[in-house]
Amino acid sequence: MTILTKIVEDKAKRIPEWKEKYEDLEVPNVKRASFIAAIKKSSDLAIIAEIKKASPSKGVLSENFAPLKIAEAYEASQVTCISVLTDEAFFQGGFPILDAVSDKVATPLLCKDFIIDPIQIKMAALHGASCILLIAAILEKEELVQLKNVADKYGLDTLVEIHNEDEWEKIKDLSFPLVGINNRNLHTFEVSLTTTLELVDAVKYSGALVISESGIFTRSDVELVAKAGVDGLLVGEAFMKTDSVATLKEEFSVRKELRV
Ligand SMILES: O=C(O)c1ccccc1NCC(=O)[C@H](O)[C@H](O)COP(=O)(O)O
Repeated sequence: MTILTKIVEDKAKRIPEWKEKYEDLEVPNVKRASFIAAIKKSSDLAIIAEIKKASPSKGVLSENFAPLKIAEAYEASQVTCISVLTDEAFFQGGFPILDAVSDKVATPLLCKDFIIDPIQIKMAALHGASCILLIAAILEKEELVQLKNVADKYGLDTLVEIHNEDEWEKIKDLSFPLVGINNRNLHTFEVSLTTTLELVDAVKYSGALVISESGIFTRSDVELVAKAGVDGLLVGEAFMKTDSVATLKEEFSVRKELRV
């Protein structure tokens, strides 16, 4: 059994508890900062900077984890959007972190989790997210459609994530406006930027905005995926381990014109 399967099993076990806690709550009709609009509006390639204490592949990334300080540093450096890991069991994240970050910053927030049930989307909305992640590797096509509709209902954008040709085939006729190509194989943890290079043309041709996710550590990594044509980057570990968010943000900033 892979970690991804274990993560999904853990989510399935927790759904009843979450339904009991959140099902009767009303999602207030608040105006959310638009995640997709921020990516479109950025004159540079969009940078989605992640708040992630730990991961299954790398263990603890930040010993003195201070999510609010990280969020403030991201906002001060003018990253385009922030991704907040809300999974507790495998990433040491949580919805209270998303909640606190959303109180602190105005930058649009992605609820980065392994969503398998509509109640998790309601939780994202209640805790201040602007966008949710749907992972094609763990969802059937019909589930992707159903969950995207739930996100729409709450006024949330959706980032749908693929890693290979089969997953692209699964989603390609669903008109998702924002597609992430994850360079990490979530079963084996193997990371290669070639994944982005292989899938970007097909995704771009569909008219979607494309984000390259995972395994971006250097300016030359950024230039490689930028030249391939992506609209943005999702970066976790490199930001979590840097001594200076501002310096790394500068190093990773490239004009959109660099795209093909
Ligand atoms: O990061 C992991 O080890 C991991 C394992 C299993 C499922 C998902 C995982 N990570 C989620 C992500 O895709 C990353 O947090 C995100 O793209 C940033 O990646 P990186 O810049 O390499 O930290």
